[in-house]
Amino acid sequence: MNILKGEAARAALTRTFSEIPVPDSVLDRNERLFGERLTPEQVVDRILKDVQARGDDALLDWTERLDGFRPDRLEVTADELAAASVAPELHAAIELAISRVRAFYEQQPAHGFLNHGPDGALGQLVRPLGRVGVYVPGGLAPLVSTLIHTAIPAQVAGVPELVVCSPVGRDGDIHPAVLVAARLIGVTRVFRLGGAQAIAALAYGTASVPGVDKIAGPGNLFVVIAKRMVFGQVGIESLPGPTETLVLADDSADARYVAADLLAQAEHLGAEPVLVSTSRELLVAVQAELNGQLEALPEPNRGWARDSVDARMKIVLADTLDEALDLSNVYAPEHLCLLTRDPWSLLGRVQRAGGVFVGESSMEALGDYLAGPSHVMPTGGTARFMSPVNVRDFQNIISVVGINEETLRRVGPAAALLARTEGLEAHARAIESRLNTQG
Ligand SMILES: NC(=O)c1ccc[n+]([C@@H]2O[C@H](COP(=O)([O-])OP(=O)(O)OC[C@H]3O[C@@H](n4cnc5c(N)ncnc54)[C@H](O)[C@@H]3O)[C@@H](O)[C@H]2O)c1
Ligand SMILES: N[C@H](CO)Cc1c[nH]c[nH+]1
Ligand SMILES: [Zn+2]
Repeated sequence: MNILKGEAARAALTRTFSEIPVPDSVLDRNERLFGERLTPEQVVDRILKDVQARGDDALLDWTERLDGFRPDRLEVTADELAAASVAPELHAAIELAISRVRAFYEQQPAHGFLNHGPDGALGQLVRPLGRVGVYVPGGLAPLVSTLIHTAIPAQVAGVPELVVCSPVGRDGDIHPAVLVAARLIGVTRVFRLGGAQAIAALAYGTASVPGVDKIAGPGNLFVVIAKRMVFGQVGIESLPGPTETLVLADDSADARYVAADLLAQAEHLGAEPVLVSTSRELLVAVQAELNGQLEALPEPNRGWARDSVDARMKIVLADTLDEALDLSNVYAPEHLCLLTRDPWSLLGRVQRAGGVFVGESSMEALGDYLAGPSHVMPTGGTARFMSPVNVRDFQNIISVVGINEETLRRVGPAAALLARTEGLEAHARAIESRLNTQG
């Protein structure tokens, strides 16, 4: 594989935000489905408009067309939720993940303040959102962990009502582990819906799916585009799309671990694995390891991972750790994995990333399940301006203004002057009306 250096590396890791790259395989599938090479934006636009116009009928039609399955009922019944079961060890693992994620978010400061001082009272009220939609990907893999990593921060924020959408998977229904997790979390409304049609249902509401105030959760290209398009009608937390991992390693790193961490994310659909190292020997060793570990993976995982490696993997040789960190900050990865001699010494220079995984025993795959922080993190370079899912995503802030009379007399004239400067006479008079009547 081509090793990038210097300006070529910087150019390869610099992302443009004007368009989301569309793999040929997506256009090929669209040609088969629609008879023309529609872009994902065109497909999503059709789906959103159709769901808005025809509600549940459109949801069923699109689910049949895209997922090859027409559910008898979109909503999972209370009896089905209650009956869902998994093996005891898996049940315990789901409970462990829920409790560790909950314990992490209970530490996040997320309260308001109301300060009664010389000016009167000024502050912020913090209120939970009313109804939140949680998208749980399920096209290739039933991401039970994603339900936990999205719903728990919302619950800690105090959101009273969660509505979950997830596509039926390869086994013909939502995976029982997803239903068990929903039950343990206390989610009562789960819908067999994926992709843009799920986002449309949550944004606009239909006869069976309640519209929500905000939609959170990751997904493939279609989910990301749909969330972008419905923003404004509803809130969205961020744009977590196809996953990416940048492993930053020096000559002390173990090539087996580096390869394993890159492949762990490469097996997600559309993933982008990136390796930046100061050691050419390590780069060469990792490539050999990658090939060996890829061959040892079972199908279909080998095929998914090979697609990501062949189509999108980038390998970069940096002169120094400073240059490596600089390139990582330019790329703004969803996951930054530090596999260096003294990884903690690099943390202070990390500027842009969804999450940082420090050292050999903090592999990103562990973070996907139960380290604590949500694995729902910004991708595609949006870590420049967005954050991982967290409690604040599920709260509103309301400003409180309770200025007292004495302060009004002191600051009111300046406010009236600013109003007149803006040409807003009624504003100025509203302020002065109180100044003139107060003794
Ligand atoms: N960034 C994060 O925090 C994070 C976390 C978990 C998962 N992910 C990402 O989520 C993604 C999950 O993708 P997935 O596909 O397995 O599941 P998904 O649930 O996101 O998407 C499946 C849906 O896509 C729709 N779809 C598929 N092909 C289509 C087409 N040609 N036209 C219109 N709609 C189409 C279908 O309706 C299907 O139900 C992966 O890329 C993974 O990396 C990201
Ligand atoms: N790595 C994915 C994106 O952060 C999340 C995930 C869920 N399950 C396994 N992995
Ligand atoms: Zn993962």
